[in-house]
Amino acid sequence: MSQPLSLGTPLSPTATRVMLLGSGELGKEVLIALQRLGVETIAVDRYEHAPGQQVAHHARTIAMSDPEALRALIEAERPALVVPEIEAIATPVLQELEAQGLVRVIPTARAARLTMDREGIRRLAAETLGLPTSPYAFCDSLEELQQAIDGGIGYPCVVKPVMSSSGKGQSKLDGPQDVRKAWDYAMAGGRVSHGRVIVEGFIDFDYEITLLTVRSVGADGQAETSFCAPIGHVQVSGDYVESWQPHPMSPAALEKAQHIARAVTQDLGGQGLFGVELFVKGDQVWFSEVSPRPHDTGMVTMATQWQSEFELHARAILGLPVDTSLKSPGASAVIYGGVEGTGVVFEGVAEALRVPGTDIRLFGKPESFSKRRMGVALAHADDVDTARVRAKEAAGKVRPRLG
Ligand SMILES: Nc1ncnc2c1ncn2[C@@H]1O[C@H](COP(=O)(O)OP(=O)(O)OP(=O)(O)O)[C@@H](O)[C@H]1O
Ligand SMILES: NCC(=O)N[C@@H]1O[C@H](COP(=O)([O-])[O-])[C@@H](O)[C@H]1O
Ligand SMILES: [Mg+2]
Repeated sequence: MSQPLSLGTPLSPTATRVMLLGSGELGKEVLIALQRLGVETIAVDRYEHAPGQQVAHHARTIAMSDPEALRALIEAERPALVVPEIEAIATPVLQELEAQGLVRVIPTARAARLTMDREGIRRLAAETLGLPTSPYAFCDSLEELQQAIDGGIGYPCVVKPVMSSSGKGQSKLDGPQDVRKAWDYAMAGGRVSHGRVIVEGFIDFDYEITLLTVRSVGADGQAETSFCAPIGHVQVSGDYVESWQPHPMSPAALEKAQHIARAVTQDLGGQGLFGVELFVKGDQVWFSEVSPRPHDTGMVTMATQWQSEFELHARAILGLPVDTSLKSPGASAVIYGGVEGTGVVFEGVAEALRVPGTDIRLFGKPESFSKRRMGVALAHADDVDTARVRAKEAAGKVRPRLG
């Protein structure tokens, strides 16, 4: 564990400088939380005017998956911390620079590397740590995929590119007729053309949760693990549409969930917040995957916790104490682009905010796609059911249109 970083004055020689690699909606909130603590921020993304770039001290636009471009930028800026915000980063460069003592990567360069593609983290969880997961196989061709399914994975199953997120390139297969379509879809939807997929046996879960888990520095200078209340969510085509907190769990299931989250985050190490994704059926719990960074379903914590997941991440990475306690039950609902084009205009915001207990975030993405997440509605209420209704109602009233 690293001791608290000294906090200086931004834009002066004493500044504590933090670089985010990826500056979408999640990074934007981390950047705001860092700035509130007096940190000088550098927002990096693959396109100009990314949400986080709009609120940071400095904006840089590079191909983060290009090792040379990434190395040159980090060496030029020499930030105290490098904070990955997306998976598609040349993580071997981060490992090299960290090994040379040139930079500290959050939570660690190894964690960024292992979670960059599905293979590293799945093999670690299932094969090294022995945690329960869906049955799985990795395949490099359509033939290998068919063999893996016929050889034991069976139907239904789920195929995903090894490098993708937010459900891109993912499909569920109900029978042999779906195999070729799933392969082609995965090849088109991966983040980096890789030609490799994971096929997973379908888990018929009762519900799924994200267990936000924070590794911070305790009063004794040792690593401390804290859990947020479980976040329930609904995913459509592998992408989150709605989340709420707290999600009720049996004591046995909660204990297993926390055990899995502790085991994975301890192995990944370092400091920061992790989003541990778990499937639950009765008292049975399966590990799905983990983000070593704030999680999209965790945007709900902006309405439900005293310290949102973004504030928790900012505090933990700086070596400051954290408080994961709940403030109120609440929910979030995604606002999609609906239209394709740049400079969209959002109608209905006032009506949305008239729904009691609600708030919204419009991310400011310069370009809208029909299924791109452009904003989120947040709601708090005395109970989760009411909050879910309110969040969905507010999200439904916001209507993006072409300008
Ligand atoms: N083996 C499985 N069995 C049942 N459902 C699954 C399985 N794998 C994925 N899903 C469903 O698809 C969703 C997305 O899967 P996963 O988290 O692996 O994709 P992702 O692209 O990494 O998404 P994100 O980046 O948003 O976390 C899961 O939350 C779950 O609802
Ligand atoms: N599930 C991961 C996730 O939600 N990541 C968030 O989405 C952004 C990319 O959005 P975009 O695809 O609209 O550019 C990322 O930068 C991150 O904030
Ligand atoms: Mg996921």
